[in-house]
Amino acid sequence: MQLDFLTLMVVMAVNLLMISATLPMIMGQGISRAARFAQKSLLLQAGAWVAIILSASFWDQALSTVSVAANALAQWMIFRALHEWLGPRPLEKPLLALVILTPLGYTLGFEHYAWRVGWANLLMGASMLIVARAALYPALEADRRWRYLLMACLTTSAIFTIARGLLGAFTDQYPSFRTPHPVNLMAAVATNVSLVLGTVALLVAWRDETELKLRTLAMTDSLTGLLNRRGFMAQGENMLAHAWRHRLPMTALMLDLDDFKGINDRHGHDVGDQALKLFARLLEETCRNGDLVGRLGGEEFCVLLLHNSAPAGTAFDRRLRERLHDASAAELGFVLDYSGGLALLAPGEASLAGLLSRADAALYQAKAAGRGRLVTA
Ligand SMILES: Nc1nc2c(ncn2[C@@H]2O[C@H](COP(=O)(O)OP(=O)(O)OP(=O)(O)O)[C@@H](O)[C@H]2O)c(=O)[nH]1
Repeated sequence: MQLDFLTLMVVMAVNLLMISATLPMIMGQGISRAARFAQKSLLLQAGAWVAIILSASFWDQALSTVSVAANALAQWMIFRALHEWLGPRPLEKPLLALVILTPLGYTLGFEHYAWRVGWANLLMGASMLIVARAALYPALEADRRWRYLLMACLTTSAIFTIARGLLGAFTDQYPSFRTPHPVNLMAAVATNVSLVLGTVALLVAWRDETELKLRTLAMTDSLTGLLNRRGFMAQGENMLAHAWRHRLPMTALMLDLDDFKGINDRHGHDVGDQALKLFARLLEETCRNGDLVGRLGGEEFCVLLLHNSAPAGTAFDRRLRERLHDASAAELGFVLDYSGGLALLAPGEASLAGLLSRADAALYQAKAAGRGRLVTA
């Protein structure tokens, strides 16, 4: 069977155009920056293939340079998407330099076939390898398998692109991009397959992102932005296991705003909401890195202090109470106060529910003793 290179190129360009036109439609409005970068990358790749096909008929240098530039920029867009999805990725500056130098060197050396083919393909291959590496490293705790698929697609494309560069630069077997050389034909087939699988990988990455957003939403209190009960209990269990493993002290503070019903009745529900947000903000400001804060419901909050025993819990309460008095008087026009119950992780205690229920019992005592105070269990 004889494969026709130009037919393969046209099929790939049409596929890419269809994918990049359909994706925005199915992904809809309001997508993340990462998904937008991925869409732009596919559009640029489509443009690159259309330009290289057209360059055989007219405006050879201009259209070929546009194609090389669009392809290089498409790699940059995937890198940016990975940066958004997975956090900072290494070799960003070298990649940016390659993205600029690839079309520049190509167009400046356009008259010398071996130079321009070697330069463009070798540098493009290097860009693809940087993006392939960025898909996998630094590794994440969560196993996201689409990263392996994307890495495999990019590495395959990079190998064939580099092979094309070597053929063009150092042999006379590759006189034009349509040369029916086995490496060129295999490159076209591999690029087609990589395109399809790479798109699948990007779609799965987008689905992962949506799932993570929903999960975060399900764990977060929408009014204050703190963890809700479900999120707090999940992360609290992890923290307890950590404290347990490393024999670290841990303190639970159960805090409940005083006379909150009265505040709502006197000042209105909106002011009540403002008071809750203020309290949440001050709680976060008073905590140290590694402590856990959550809104367990209504006007009830909980804090877990790691590495800390009772005196630190009492000091935390004192700092918070002072800040709350000052800030509520200034921002709400009245003084907000709360009652608190403190419980220490007992030796051998392995249940978060047990620790919290002791803190809750102490909170109940604080309320019964007249509010506005902290009681230690
Ligand atoms: N504004 C506002 N009010 C809320 C919210 N969630 C719960 N509440 C109100 O908080 C009030 C809690 O009232 P209570 O349980 O009687 O507690 P309290 O008035 O603070 O009394 P003590 O805790 O005994 O000092 C209720 O009126 C709830 O409607 C909220 O998200 N926003």
